[in-house]
Amino acid sequence: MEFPSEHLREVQEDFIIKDEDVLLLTYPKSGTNWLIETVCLIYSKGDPKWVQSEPIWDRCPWVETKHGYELLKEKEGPRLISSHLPIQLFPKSFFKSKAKMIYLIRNPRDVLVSGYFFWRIAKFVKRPQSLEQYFEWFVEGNVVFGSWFDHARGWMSMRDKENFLILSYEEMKWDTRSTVEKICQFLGKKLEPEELNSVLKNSSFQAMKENSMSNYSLLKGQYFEENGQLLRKGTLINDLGEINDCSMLTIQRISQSNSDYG
Ligand SMILES: Nc1ncnc2c1ncn2[C@@H]1O[C@H](COP(=O)(O)O)[C@@H](OP(=O)(O)O)[C@H]1O
Ligand SMILES: CCc1ccc(OS(=O)(=O)O)cc1
Repeated sequence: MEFPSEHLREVQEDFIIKDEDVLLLTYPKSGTNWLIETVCLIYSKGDPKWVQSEPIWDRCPWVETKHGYELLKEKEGPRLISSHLPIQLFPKSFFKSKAKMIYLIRNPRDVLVSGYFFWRIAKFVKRPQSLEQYFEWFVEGNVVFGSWFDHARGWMSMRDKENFLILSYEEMKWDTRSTVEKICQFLGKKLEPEELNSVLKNSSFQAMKENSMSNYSLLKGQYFEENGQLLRKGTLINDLGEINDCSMLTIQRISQSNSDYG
């Protein structure tokens, strides 16, 4: 995927983030689409009509894509905005705004595995030929949106700001209900118990997998291989069995990089 530098410069210098906007920030493969679906459902009070009728990339556009940028510029009122940008490339106006941002972080070992399977079926990036090769790219930061470590370190520097909420994919998996409640509280949204139940039901792995507006099936052919899927497993590190050959290597090397990173 190409992000021309003039476009990125325009996004960084000229895009105005409004105080009422809500930003969903992630490193790719950290559960971005799950978070977007959840927040959209919170906004619709659990009513699935919106998430079942508008593609996820239009409901909460990526500011760094040309398509998303154009949509966002034209949208009036408060916007849901998503991004994978590292902090140093993010629109400068955010840092002077009161806009709320949720940063969703995921165990880098799962991000690595998820990314490996995802980029293999994507048509718009260089494809890894093996997990070992992708592992090297990942640790070196030679992947779309750069180093996971730099991304996490950069955004974590915002952790004490009151308009910044950090969540993890793991806590979302372990206790989805409490995490959704935390998001509601952060966004100042109040849901009735049955509305909250509907948010949980309609953002579940199974519901999203079956929702053509959220599972990327609309992009098959043009951007992804026919047999590809965004909602692959939706599980945690314990399932590394599938990459047994190199899982120990991965764990050792990432732990090493992680401690280097401080
Ligand atoms: N509703 C959901 N519940 C749990 N995991 C979900 C989910 N929707 C997507 N995911 C997982 O989030 C990852 C994709 O992240 P992103 O949206 O940032 O691209 C995939 O992980 P796996 O590849 O490990 O299955 C996908 O299965
Ligand atoms: C269609 C472009 C695109 C870019 C990045 C993606 O990864 S993620 O699902 O947001 O993590 C997917 C699609």
